[in-house]
Amino acid sequence: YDYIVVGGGSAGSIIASRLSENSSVSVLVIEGGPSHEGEVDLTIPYVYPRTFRSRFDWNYTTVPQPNLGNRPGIYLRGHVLGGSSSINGMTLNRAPASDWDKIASYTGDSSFRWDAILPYIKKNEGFNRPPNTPEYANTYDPAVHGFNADKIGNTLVTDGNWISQPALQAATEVGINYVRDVNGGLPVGISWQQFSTKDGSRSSAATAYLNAGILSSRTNLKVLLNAFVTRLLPVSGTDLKFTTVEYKDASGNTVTVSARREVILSAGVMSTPIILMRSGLGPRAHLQANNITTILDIPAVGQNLQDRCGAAAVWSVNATDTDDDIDRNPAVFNRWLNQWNQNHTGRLTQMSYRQMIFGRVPNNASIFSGGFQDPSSGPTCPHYELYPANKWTSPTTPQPATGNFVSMNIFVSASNVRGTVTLDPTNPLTGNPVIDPKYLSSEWDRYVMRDAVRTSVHYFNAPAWKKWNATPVFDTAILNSDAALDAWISSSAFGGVHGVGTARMGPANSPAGQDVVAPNFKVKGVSGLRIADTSVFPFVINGHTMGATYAIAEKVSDLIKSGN
Ligand SMILES: Cc1cc2nc3c(=O)[nH]c(=O)nc-3n(C[C@H](O)[C@H](O)[C@H](O)COP(=O)(O)OP(=O)(O)OC[C@H]3O[C@@H](n4cnc5c(N)ncnc54)[C@H](O)[C@@H]3O)c2cc1C
Repeated sequence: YDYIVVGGGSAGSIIASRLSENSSVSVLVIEGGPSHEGEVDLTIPYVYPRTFRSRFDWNYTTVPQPNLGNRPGIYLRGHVLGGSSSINGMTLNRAPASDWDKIASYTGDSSFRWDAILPYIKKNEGFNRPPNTPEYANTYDPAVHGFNADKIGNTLVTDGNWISQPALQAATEVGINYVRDVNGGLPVGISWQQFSTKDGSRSSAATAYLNAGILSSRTNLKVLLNAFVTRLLPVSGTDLKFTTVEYKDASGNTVTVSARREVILSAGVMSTPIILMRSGLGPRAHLQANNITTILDIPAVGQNLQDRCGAAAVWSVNATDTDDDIDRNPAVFNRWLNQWNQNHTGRLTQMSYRQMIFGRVPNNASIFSGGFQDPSSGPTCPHYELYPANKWTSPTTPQPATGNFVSMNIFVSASNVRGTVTLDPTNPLTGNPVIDPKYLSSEWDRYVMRDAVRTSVHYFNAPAWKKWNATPVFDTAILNSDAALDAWISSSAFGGVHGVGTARMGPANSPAGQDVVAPNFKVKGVSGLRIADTSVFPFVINGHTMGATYAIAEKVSDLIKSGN
């Protein structure tokens, strides 16, 4: 094979598909999980949580998190073709413009600037216009979308559910500005959610880029499924050329395969650093402790993990058209399932939210006194994200048997915490990664979370929610003291799914080991090896990560195709 792509996930599927567009180039994808084809839980959007802790998930767990009441968290990652894009929540964001500009400035490579990255964002997108009715007249900006029907679908939820009216009106009442398009680069405010769905079904990197039609028509593209990559091996006698991949096939046999040109490592934010470390590329002391010979000491491998910690606060409402009964009453669920089976319409074509709010801590907040520097990418970058859902979503308290609810899903965004991913000392070669995101371990992250919870309560106190008798199911007295609020957060918060940074990109000439890849995605200090997945983002992405990952996958494909 000319190229071997390790991990047929969100980035890997796109890269393999793009490289194999040239029929004279041969490409092998080595994917740890099974195929996505024909799997109903990966197709009906609403049921995606069924994939958690299933054979489509790597079943990772974080170490106990002191600021989450010492609870370990589950860390979901897709174990299937399409990777996490086959099991995720489908919210399609692509990071604010200022995040891309910050990456450009950190790496010294202007091709990561928003204006330069936008063509790659559009390239993988098949935007579906909402109905041409007054209600949706100002809900998106066509100038920032791609309309490639065969690529990844992007759809606004347009079912006229009751929640959109109070969700939008309450924002106006509490002074949250309306944003025409969440994906226009300036997301702070309230906007309509966009989801990676198409014709009522999930649209993923696999459905668009490695579907059965593409796989059967390209003899130069091969996908190995259920094959677990253990490590990369240097080609003997070369200058650290890492073009051989070692994996365990579906029967457990150890196999090696080599690429004539390059290996592209796209195993994701948790597996990519682990595969590097097993290959002798990582922090020397940690490798030594795990009896692995260091081939190149790269201290940054497995460091700089940044993520977006979440929590959910719940209100009861007198609305009856919430999604609560879909979750707890099989008869209601089956009614919607029948409709979906008939024509791919109805409630199961979407998730339980329609709008999203990106917010900032006020400029005059006490945290900024004393010279504390805002860690976000600038004044148009969100510090937190909120999205109202028309059902009970708290994963830390069970849903009551009766009643209707709305929940505010809350995420700290511009985190300044950096966690780690390291080898399992009891089983470095095949064990799961040891994940320590260090959630809420900085005063800034805790401050942002408190501010976001207080903003949520203020928002649900707005007149628009009175008609629906929105009543918090938690004691709002917690808002009067930071200590009480921290205690509530500690018991209610849950881990994120938007990890980045464990093989981060840096300037081409940064000191050895400070960053893992150069702006051309090549691993610094070795040859024949690039990394392209969420692990390369040098900072937390202030939005959901899938869209940004798709963009870099298109970008690296172009770089490779043009010989750079
Ligand atoms: C449950 C969940 C919900 C999410 N919700 C959203 C959302 O709504 N919106 C959003 O934007 N983002 C969301 N995300 C995050 C987003 O999906 C990920 O950040 C992104 O898809 C990661 O892309 P990736 O290419 O880096 O990794 P992945 O897509 O995870 O791909 C990695 C691939 O490598 C394979 N692999 C890993 N290790 C090995 C190995 N040793 N051998 C062989 N193969 C291997 C995996 O099986 C996988 O296919 C969610 C994630 C999850 C898990």
